[in-house]
Amino acid sequence: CRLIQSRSAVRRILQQNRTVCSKTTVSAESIREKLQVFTGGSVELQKQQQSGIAVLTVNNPARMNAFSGSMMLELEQRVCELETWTEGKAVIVHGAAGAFCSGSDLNAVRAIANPHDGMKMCEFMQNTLTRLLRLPLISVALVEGRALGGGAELTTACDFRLMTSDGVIQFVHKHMGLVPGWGGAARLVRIVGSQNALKLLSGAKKVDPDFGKQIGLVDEVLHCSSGEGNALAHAEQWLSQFIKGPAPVIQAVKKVVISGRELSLDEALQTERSVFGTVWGGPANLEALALKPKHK
Ligand SMILES: CCC(=O)SCCNC(=O)CCNC(=O)[C@H](O)C(C)(C)COP(=O)(O)OP(=O)(O)OC[C@H]1O[C@@H](n2cnc3c(N)ncnc32)[C@H](O)[C@@H]1OP(=O)(O)O
Repeated sequence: CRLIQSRSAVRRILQQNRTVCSKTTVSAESIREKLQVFTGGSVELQKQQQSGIAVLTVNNPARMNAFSGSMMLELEQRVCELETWTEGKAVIVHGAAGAFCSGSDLNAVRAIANPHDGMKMCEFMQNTLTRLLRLPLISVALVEGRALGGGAELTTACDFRLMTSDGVIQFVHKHMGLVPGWGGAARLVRIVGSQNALKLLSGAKKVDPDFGKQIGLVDEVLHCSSGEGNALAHAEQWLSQFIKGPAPVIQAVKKVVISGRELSLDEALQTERSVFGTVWGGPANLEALALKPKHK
């Protein structure tokens, strides 16, 4: 009986993304049609097979990398591609031309500024960003320049946030008469606690690298400026400490952390046992045993 429960918990956490995906497909069809009308920019994905690192680029520099409707749809496609990348270990999310992302494209927003479409757009983006956060890859938001509004929310859908020395994260929603709707508030509370989240949202406070580190929103400050072109290399260097070893082991690590973060303790323990079963006696485990390592 316990084995059946354990298997169903694992199936649940591993299939969560697909479930979310199919729910989105049914309920978000009408908003897809509206979003695809608002074109401009692109979301690009480059998978580096050798390092196991993918780079996801939010690319709309003429609008400070704001998300047009078509870019929202493209983001979902890119996340789908990453979900099936079995050789992958990590993904870096960044913006083109030295800016992170200025949120949703205000031109598209104006055209769907009614509660029904707003809620559908939020549902669509919440699903995509939840799937991004649940990828079995270690995800990093590289914040060069500004991450505003939905851009700030996007940073919270990654496991880690790195910032260049001139980076800023700002939940400007209150200034727009809004609250976050892409899941950014729920995730922010879990990252920095409810006191800090309340301060950041109600004050629309600018988070610079020092303040970000102080409240735990920023994991590392990279000593380079945005637009210099080497921030990506710095981010890859920072990531390298966490992705040594084979992809199945890195992905297993991420899966046990996701289950610990999202499931009840009992369910997380069951999932952990099952994920353990996928690596125990596996090639990396047998190789390590043969080497008789000393962890000095
Ligand atoms: C989910 C909820 C949301 O995301 S609501 C959207 C929240 N975001 C915003 O309100 C951002 C508004 N924009 C700004 O505050 C400024 O443009 C920022 C990003 C600070 C950049 O300032 P600055 O360096 O002076 O450049 P700029 O204003 O001249 O902008 C360059 C061009 O980019 C455009 N732009 C910028 N952000 C957006 C956006 N979110 N949607 C659409 N367009 C945007 C500006 O309009 C400007 O375009 P143009 O050169 O005037 O044609």
